[in-house]
Amino acid sequence: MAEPRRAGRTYAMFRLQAVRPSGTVLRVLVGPAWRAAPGMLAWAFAATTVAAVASATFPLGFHLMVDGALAHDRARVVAGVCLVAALFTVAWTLTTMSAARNSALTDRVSSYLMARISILVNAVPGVEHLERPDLLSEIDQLRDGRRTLAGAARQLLGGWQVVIRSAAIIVLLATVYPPVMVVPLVGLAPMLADRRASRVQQASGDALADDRRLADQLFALATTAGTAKELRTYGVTGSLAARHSAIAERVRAGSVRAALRAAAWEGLGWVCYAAGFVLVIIVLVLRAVHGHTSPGQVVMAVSLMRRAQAQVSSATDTAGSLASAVRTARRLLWLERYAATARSAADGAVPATLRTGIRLESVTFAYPGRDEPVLRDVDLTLPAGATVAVVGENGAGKTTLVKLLTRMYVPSEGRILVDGEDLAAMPADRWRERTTAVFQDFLRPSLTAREVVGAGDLPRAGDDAAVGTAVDRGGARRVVQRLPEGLATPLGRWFTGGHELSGGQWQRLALARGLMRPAPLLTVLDEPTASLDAVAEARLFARFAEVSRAGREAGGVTLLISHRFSTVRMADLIVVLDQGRVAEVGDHDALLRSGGTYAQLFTLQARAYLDPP
Ligand SMILES: Nc1ncnc2c1ncn2[C@@H]1O[C@H](COP(=O)(O)OP(=O)(O)OP(=O)(O)O)[C@@H](O)[C@H]1O
Repeated sequence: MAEPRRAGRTYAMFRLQAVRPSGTVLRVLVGPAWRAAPGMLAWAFAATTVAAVASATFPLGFHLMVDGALAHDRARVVAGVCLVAALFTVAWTLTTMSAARNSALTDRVSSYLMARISILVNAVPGVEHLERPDLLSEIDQLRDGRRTLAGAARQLLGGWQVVIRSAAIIVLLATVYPPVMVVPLVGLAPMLADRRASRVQQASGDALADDRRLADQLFALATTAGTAKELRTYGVTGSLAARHSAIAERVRAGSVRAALRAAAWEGLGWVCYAAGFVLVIIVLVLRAVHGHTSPGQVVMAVSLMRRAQAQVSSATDTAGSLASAVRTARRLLWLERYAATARSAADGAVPATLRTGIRLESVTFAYPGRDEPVLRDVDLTLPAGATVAVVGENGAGKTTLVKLLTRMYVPSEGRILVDGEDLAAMPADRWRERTTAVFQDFLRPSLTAREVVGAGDLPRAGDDAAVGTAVDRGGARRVVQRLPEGLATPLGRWFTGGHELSGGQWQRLALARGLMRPAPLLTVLDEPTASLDAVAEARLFARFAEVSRAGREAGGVTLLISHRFSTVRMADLIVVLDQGRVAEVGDHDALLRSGGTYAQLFTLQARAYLDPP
C-alpha cells in the first residue's frame, strides 16, 4: 500500500521549478501527432522529403541550360529544361498538397491536445492547481499554447526540409568551387540572432503574464451578463474600463519594447548574412572573369545561394516556432508529471458503509504557498448517520473544512479517518463516488433539465425514475412542471431555445442533483440555499436529513454549512468554528445552555426575526 501521508505531502509540495524534462521533450513534440494521425504524419514525412530534394536540385537544370546554350549543345539545353520542369512539378505539387494536409494534421493534433489537457487537469484529484496563481498561470499558458504545440510536428518537418535542402545546396555548391560551401554557415548569424530575439520576447511574455491575465479578467468582467447588474448598480463600469485600459496599455508598451529589441537582434543577424553573400558573389564573378568557373555554374551558384538564404529564413522561423512549442511541451510534461504524482498517491479501500463515522485528528491546514494555517488543531468526530451543522464567521474556515473532507486538499498536519481508515490513503475519485455535495456557487450547465439533475450520479443519469425521485426530494417538482418540455427542456441562455431559470430555480435543481446518489457516506450542503427563504431552507434541510436518516444503514454523514440558525438548530450536532479552531461542539439545547458564542449568535438572530428593527 502507498504511503498516503508522504505522498500527499509530496503532491502538495510539488513545485513547477523542480521539473526539468530533457530528451522527453521531443516525445511531446512528435508524440501527439503520431497518436492523433499516424497515417497523415507518415505521408507528410515522405512528401516533405521528396519535395525538398526536388526543389533543392532544380538549379542543376539552369546550369545545363546556360552552358548548353553557350556551347550550342541542344541536347544539354533540352535535358536542362526537362529536368527543371520535372523537378519543379514534383516539388510544387507535393508542397501544395502538403500545405492542405498539414493544416488538417495540425487541427487533429490540436483537438487531441485539448482533450489531453482537459483529462490531465481533471486527473488531479485536488484543486490546488486551479487555485494557486503560479500553477494556474502555467495551465493558462498551456491552454493558450496548444495550437503552437499542435504545429510542432509540422515545424519539425519544416526543419527536416531545411536539412535536406541545405545538404543538396552544399553538395551542388561544392561542384562549383568548394570554398563557397561555407555560405550556408554564414546563415548561423541570423539564426543565433533570432534565438536571442525570441528569448527577449519570452522574457517579456513571462514578465507581462500576470498583467495580461488581469486585463483578460477585467475585460471578461466588463462584458459578461452575470456581472452586469452589480457593476451598473455600483457605477463601477467606468473605473473598470479605465483600469483595464491602464493595464492593457502597460502590456502593450512592454510588448512593443520587447518587439523592438528583438527586431534589432534580427536585423543584426541579417546584416552579417548579407555581407557574406555579397563577398561570395564577388569571388565567383572574379573566377568566371578568369575562366575558372563557367557562366552556367555562376548562374547555378547564385540561384543556390538565394535558396540558401530562403533556408536560413525558414530555419529561423522554424526555430522560433519550435522554441515556443518546446516551452508548451515542457508545460505539458509538467502537467503529466503533476497529474501522475497526484494520482499515484493512494490505493486504500473506501468502506461500503460507515459504522463509527468520520474523525478529524489534530488537523491543521495552510493553503499551499501560505504560511498562516486556515484550520488549526481541529479535533472533531462526525458520527455515522448524524446531521452536522458547521457555523462560524466569514473566513472561519468552514468551506476549507469541506475541501478537506471532499479530498480537494489533504491536511498539512493531522489525519482525517473514515471509520478508522486514513482518508488520504483512499483514491479521491473512489471517495467522491460515495459523497455528494451542493455548493453555494453550484453549476448551471447549459444542458437539459434531466441532464442537469442526472449529472449528480452519471451511471443513473438516464434513469427517469431516479431523476424524478431526486427532483421531488430536492423540492424541484414545480420548477420542472413549469418547463415547456419538462425534463427534456434545454436550460440556460447560451443556446437559442434555452430556457433561463431564476437563481432559486437553478438552486432547486442543484439540490435535486445533490440527491441523486444512493446512500452517500458524506453529503455536503455548503450554503446552497442562499436564494431560498428561511422557511424553504429549513424544509429542504429537513428533507436532506430525512433522506440521510432513511439510508441510516449506510451510516452517511450530512454536513450543513449555513448562517441561518433556524435551520442549523435541527442538526444532531453543531460545530462552531472560530478563526480556524473548533470553539464549541454540541446539540442545539446543550450549546444554548452553555451560553457561549452559539447561544449569543442564536439569540441575536432569533431576536432580529421577532423584533425587526
Ligand atoms: N484557495 C485559497 N487560497 C488561499 N487562501 C484561501 C483560499 N480559499 C480560502 N482561503 C482563505 O482561507 C480562509 C478561510 O476561508 P473559507 O472559505 O474556508 O471560509 P468560510 O468560513 O467558508 O467563509 P464564508 O462564510 O465567508 O464562506 C480565508 O481567510 C480565505 O482567505
